[in-house]
Amino acid sequence: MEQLLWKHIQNVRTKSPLVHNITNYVVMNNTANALLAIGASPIMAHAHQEVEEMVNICQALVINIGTLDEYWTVSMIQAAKAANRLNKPWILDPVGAGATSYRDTTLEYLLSFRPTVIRGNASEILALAKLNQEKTKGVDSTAQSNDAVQAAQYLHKQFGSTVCISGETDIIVAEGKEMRLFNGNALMTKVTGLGCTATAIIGAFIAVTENVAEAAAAAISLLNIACELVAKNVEGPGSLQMHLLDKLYNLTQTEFDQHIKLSA
Ligand SMILES: Nc1ncnc2c1ncn2[C@@H]1O[C@H](COP(=O)(O)OP(=O)(O)OP(=O)(O)O)[C@@H](O)[C@H]1O
Ligand SMILES: Cc1ncsc1CCO
Ligand SMILES: [Mg+2]
Repeated sequence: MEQLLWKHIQNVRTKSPLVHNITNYVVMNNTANALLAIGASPIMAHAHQEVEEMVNICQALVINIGTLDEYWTVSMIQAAKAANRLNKPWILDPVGAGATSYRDTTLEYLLSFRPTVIRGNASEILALAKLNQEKTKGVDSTAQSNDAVQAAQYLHKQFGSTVCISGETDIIVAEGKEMRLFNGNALMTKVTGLGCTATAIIGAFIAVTENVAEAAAAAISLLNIACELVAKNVEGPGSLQMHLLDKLYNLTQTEFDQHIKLSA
């Protein structure tokens, strides 16, 4: 599995997929730079006049609802609809799911266009599943992380999406499959939008990788191993953010092989 994941990383570096992002104001620059550092080619575009055409020429689409507003919501719906129609892989980052009814209504609509991947933290994945289940009935709850896995399985069944739950352990839920990834560093929670960065990087990997769960695993491992290595030599979040780009750019197969921790 580890060798397969490294092959996917090399594939992104050599194929340099065009990744269309409609994301939030907070992370736009960082995620574009992270995509460039891993070898992908980012384009940020949300004008209604061009969204559909852009989806048509890109290899994958990233939708992140972090800083929603009326205009951008329409852009996101146009893009998701086009991706669904054209069979383009696309990923949804449901930032702040469950926080406001505006976010929830928008997410409900976006989910109907069947994202290839959904990536969020445990509470976002729980909120997304609940939002949908309220019309049927809620799942029985046990511990929080288990709940999120059940929620992810539910979302997979409903929308066909591969679901990534991020946190200290990242869990990928797909058809008959559950992968756990153990890399990363707690300092990552002190830099804004590293979850959004994970989402954007997964976007680049689903552009060039047929197996969606493997694409997500390769993307998350790349980001988390890079952060883990960099975190050893930084004083805090500021330098982590800066040095992360360098490590995404120059991470070697030896470093990857020596550090990857997963159970598949
Ligand atoms: N305690 C931790 N230890 C190691 N890695 C972590 C930890 N918490 C988060 N991560 C890693 O940080 C990245 C972002 O995950 P997180 O769950 O914080 O996303 P998020 O809440 O969506 O973040 P944001 O909204 O700021 O983008 C993931 O790659 C995850 O593996
Ligand atoms: C802080 C913040 N607010 C809206 S989006 C965002 C980036 C992390 O998701
Ligand atoms: Mg997030």
